[in-house]
Amino acid sequence: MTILEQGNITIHTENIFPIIKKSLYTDHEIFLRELISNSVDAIQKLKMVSYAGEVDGELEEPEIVITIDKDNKTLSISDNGIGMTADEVKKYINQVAFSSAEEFIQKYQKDADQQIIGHFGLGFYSSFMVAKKVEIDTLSYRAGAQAVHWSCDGSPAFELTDSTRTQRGTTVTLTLQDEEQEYIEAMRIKQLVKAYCDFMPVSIKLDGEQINKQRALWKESPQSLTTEDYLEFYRYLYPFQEDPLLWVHLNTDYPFLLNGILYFPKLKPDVDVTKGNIKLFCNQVFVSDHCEEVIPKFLMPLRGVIDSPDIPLNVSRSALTNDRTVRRIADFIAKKVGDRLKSLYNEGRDEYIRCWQDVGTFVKFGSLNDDKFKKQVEDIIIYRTTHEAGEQGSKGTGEQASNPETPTVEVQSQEGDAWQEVTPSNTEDNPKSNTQKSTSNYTTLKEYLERNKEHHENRVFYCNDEASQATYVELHKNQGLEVLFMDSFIDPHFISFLEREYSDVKFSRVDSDLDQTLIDQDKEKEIVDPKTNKTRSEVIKELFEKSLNKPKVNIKTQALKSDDAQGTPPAMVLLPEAMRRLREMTALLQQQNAEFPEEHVLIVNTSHPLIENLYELSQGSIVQSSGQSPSGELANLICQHVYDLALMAQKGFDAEGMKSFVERSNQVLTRLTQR
Ligand SMILES: Nc1ncnc2c1ncn2[C@@H]1O[C@H](COP(=O)(O)OP(=O)(O)OP(=O)(O)O)[C@@H](O)[C@H]1O
Repeated sequence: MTILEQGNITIHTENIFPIIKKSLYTDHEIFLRELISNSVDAIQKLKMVSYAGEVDGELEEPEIVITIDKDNKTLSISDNGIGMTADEVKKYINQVAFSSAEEFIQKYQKDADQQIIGHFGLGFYSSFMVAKKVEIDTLSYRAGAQAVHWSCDGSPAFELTDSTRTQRGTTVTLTLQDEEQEYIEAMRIKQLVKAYCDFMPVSIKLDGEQINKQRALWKESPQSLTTEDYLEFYRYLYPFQEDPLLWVHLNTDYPFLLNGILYFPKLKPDVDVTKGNIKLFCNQVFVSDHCEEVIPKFLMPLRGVIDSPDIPLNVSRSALTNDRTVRRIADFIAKKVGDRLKSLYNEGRDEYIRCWQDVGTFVKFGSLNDDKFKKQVEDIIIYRTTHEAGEQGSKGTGEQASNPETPTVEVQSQEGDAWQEVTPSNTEDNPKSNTQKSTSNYTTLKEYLERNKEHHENRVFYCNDEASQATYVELHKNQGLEVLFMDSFIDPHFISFLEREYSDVKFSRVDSDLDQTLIDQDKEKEIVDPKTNKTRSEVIKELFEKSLNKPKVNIKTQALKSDDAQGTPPAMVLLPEAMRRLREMTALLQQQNAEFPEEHVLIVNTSHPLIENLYELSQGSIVQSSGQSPSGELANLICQHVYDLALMAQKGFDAEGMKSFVERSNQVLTRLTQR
């Protein structure tokens, strides 16, 4: 063995090794990522010089082989890459590697309390975090090169000698420190390769078996990939998860290099919208499991992979947030997501609608947060509507034809998924099945306003709880008033936002007020008592006021229009829009549930047969006696009952309310059976 050189590594900081060993990282494991990255680089460099015609003969299949020697407690990483000459070892290892080590440590110590993403590009010297001795055995690709062996035992002293190596490439052998013996366990090494090096473009072998996936789908051209490729990749990244709804393949090299695939998952009600799930890579090397700094806030629940060598990684997370390139990357991602949604809207409307319940939440959240994004997507925000394709606009609007493009789609939903909230149950065909089918129509706000312009200009009727507001929706529908379903958790904010954006447009929940079109004005004025000149409405109003004796309830009598009077409710409780919103806001600020207010409006529908009968019943009682006659008492009970039924559509009873409701129901039934 010829000793070529002995000496000290050129470093300016004394005692660099103790620093590397102890204070630099808690994540010692990243040494493996660094060494494998160097091997991948060496293999790629060899390919380049080979393209340039500087290598004689064919290149063998590139590979990286990891070998564990439990007896000697060594771990070695071997590649068939470019290799190094003695001069190169002196230059790159003794000088470059260690001067960059020094630079990094100085920087790191300054930012010691900052969280740095991935501690990336730490380099060769990171091997000293786990090794007490590091050896390099290498043979350069250059014709006639002499193989060399470098070794360093952790002090700045190194030794460079000849080597008998005959294979082109480099082997780095680590003799592990006593407290780092976990790295001679094959399981541990496999786990690390999977975590950090899974998608590196070279086969990594351990015990003769390839242990990395190698194929980085995001680096491939979207044209060459099939739906199954994307789905398979998603399932690989997020096992045991439902398939994603759609995905966006990012691919740009100007003004920054960026590749990635972002998936829209199905949103679960418990999704944490602040936590990122996107994996960050740099040239296919895994960096971090989350990259909140790089992803626009509203896209946080997306999943997938972002890979960019232009994201600065050895800075603190806060510096990253303020980095100009990072901000531009975030804008770029938002734009690409918007483009993808727009093209789906235009070219695959059914698919778009199928995904809307989940995707819509992103879109609305994005519109609230990012003005540029809002402008991009405002025309593709859709709402489920009661309007049926092919149907005329609101009754009475004459030639208001429906938009033939109003999309219809069959929505399939399964128990527990987000669709269920908006999918009316219709399981009659197969009561045991938990798959529901319904045909829903969707519209944009613009289409809605246009369609209903003549009838209720700039007024939007919406429902945010289909089950409890069913009566109100039905009433509107029967009169040809179109109702939008806005029942996602984000919709209350979104409605306020839309009203700010389009200041002429007002949203009213179906139970907030009755549109004039719903009321039969002529019937209202009919005089029923010539002696007092009172209208039927006035008499009924008085009857209810007396029976309920609730001064805070504002009782109004109105004749609801309907082709079938039985089809309308006898009474309805209304909560004026502005008042309800104010209460909801206050409750939100105080972090309480909004209690049902004592002050509300009770509409008594004077055209309903029940109310007509009630009127007759109460009239009978006046004729009979001045005191409370049996029919007067019954009329009284029925008034209270009608009120309770109306209230029930709005809120559940408390224990006391339920008790008296049941008691009264029994009383009413008893009396009716007596008669
Ligand atoms: N397996 C290898 N084969 C050939 N050359 C290598 C190998 N490992 C390291 N080198 C040489 O040593 C140099 C220093 O390596 P080191 O890992 O410290 O830094 P780097 O790879 O240049 O950058 P980074 O800090 O991003 O890892 C490399 O640039 C390369 O020239």
